[in-house]
Amino acid sequence: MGLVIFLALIVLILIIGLRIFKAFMILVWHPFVLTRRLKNQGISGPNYRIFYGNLSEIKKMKRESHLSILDPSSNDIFPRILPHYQKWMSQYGETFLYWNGTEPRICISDPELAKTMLSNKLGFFVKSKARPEAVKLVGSKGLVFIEGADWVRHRRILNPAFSIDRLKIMTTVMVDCTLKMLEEWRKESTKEETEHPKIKKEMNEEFQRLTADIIATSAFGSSYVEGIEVFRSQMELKRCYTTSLNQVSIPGTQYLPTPSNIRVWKLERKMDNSIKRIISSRLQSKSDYGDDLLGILLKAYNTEGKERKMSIEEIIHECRTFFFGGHETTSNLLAWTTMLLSLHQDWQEKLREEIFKECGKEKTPDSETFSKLKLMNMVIMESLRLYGPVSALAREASVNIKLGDLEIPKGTTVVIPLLKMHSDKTLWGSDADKFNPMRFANGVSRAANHPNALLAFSVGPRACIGQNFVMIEAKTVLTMILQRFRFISLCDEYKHTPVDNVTIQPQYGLPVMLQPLED
Ligand code: HEM
Repeated sequence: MGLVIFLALIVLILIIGLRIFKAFMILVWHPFVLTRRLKNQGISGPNYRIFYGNLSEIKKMKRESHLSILDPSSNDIFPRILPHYQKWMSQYGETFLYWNGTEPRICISDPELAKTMLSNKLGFFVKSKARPEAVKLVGSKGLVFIEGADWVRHRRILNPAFSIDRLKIMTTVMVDCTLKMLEEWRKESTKEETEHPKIKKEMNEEFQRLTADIIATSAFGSSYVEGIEVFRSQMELKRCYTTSLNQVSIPGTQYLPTPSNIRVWKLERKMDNSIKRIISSRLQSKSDYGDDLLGILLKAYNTEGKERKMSIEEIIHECRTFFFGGHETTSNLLAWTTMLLSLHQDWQEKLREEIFKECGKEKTPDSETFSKLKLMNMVIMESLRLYGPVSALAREASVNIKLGDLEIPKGTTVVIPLLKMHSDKTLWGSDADKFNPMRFANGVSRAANHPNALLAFSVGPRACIGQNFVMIEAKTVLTMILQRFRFISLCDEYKHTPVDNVTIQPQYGLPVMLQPLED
């Protein structure tokens, strides 16, 4: 008996000793060795603090920067959104090392290195670890987070959902949904009994709702109302994610029944139950499932006796991905473009002239007109450059690897701050902080000193699958609005406070004054 207790004690001591050793390696030794290795290559950064890394400083800097209100004519949003990057770049140079908890991150802003990393097809740079709350939002088995053969399989199945023919059909949905919104605006403006009625609209909310309606209808054959539970749960999950952002993520704690985890689990269940209802209504209503995104996913599940190409869980996660990705980003692109056109009336007029020339005052845009709307294309590109919804891209080195002259140690995350690259004067010229769509007159690749200086949709195999959809959606919606309404100005209460809540959005909304155009 005594021997058994003795042996059990030895085992216990060994286990505890191993745990302590492992914790020491992760918390102390690994950061020490990695910092020294990178210092030898000339890369330094803020000091590592045990366990927290630089998270406390990041939190403090962000809290302070979120109190600031920018001049509406200022497009210099990088210091407000990524204040820590701005500070460390000025102290340590454009390439520097910092610590997201115990996770090392190297920040690079060189477009050539960014392109090399993002174009790697050999799996040497994988999607970096995301917080559990972010993974839940779009699903660990959806396109955004999967890797390797799973990613190839999913992307092959999903690509046809964004083919030219599908996009043409989706355009009619975009037109119908936009008409619904404009009809409401028109009714509201006719209530004003003045000769030149004006209406005030919170454009951020309008576009959130419109883009949600468009993706729910065009990809899932449902509507904003049917998808509303999914959208609401995702908005709540997004809030959980943003509040967790500057906290240390301890592996395994996402399984503990803490109040915040219980909340996340509930929201996840609610979101999936709504998705399941949309799926089963499709299974009952159409024998061939249809050709939209949901139909394509269901065909990959029901392969009539052959091996399934997708499991039900994967389908649900793809639905989460497209419900979220399909509207969150586009609504912000539309909101920022509206802000820019409200401030730059000359460009608003130029776009309206182009629209009247190519589509007249009422004709709805189609695939032929889109290519003729050159100025519109330039304005959208400039909006993506200055206020692109994604603030940074990140990849983790899965092996020790060379990137240009840098030796990136395995397990290190490389971050590309898009906001910095998109406003860099050495790339875009001395007017980099100005709204100047003319810079795109000769195409995107000639707009700056480097062909890949604009990375709003990323490049390489993991580039945005929805980019053609977005461009068509933005052109359709803006064309239809500008045919019927004028953005007179931003409302006085507008505060220019871009903030990164998963995507870059106006912290306090975007109230705009509009006026219907006279016939
Ligand atoms: C203005 C709008 C949008 C912008 C700026 C944007 C930007 C991006 C970027 C930068 C990536 C790459 C992320 C990374 O490499 O880490 C990405 C990926 C992705 N986007 Fe978009 N996006 C937009 C709209 C959309 C829409 C409308 C959809 C769906 C209909 C969509 C679906 C996706 C998906 C599924 C991925 C993952 C692709 C993969 O890993 O294979 N996005 N997007």
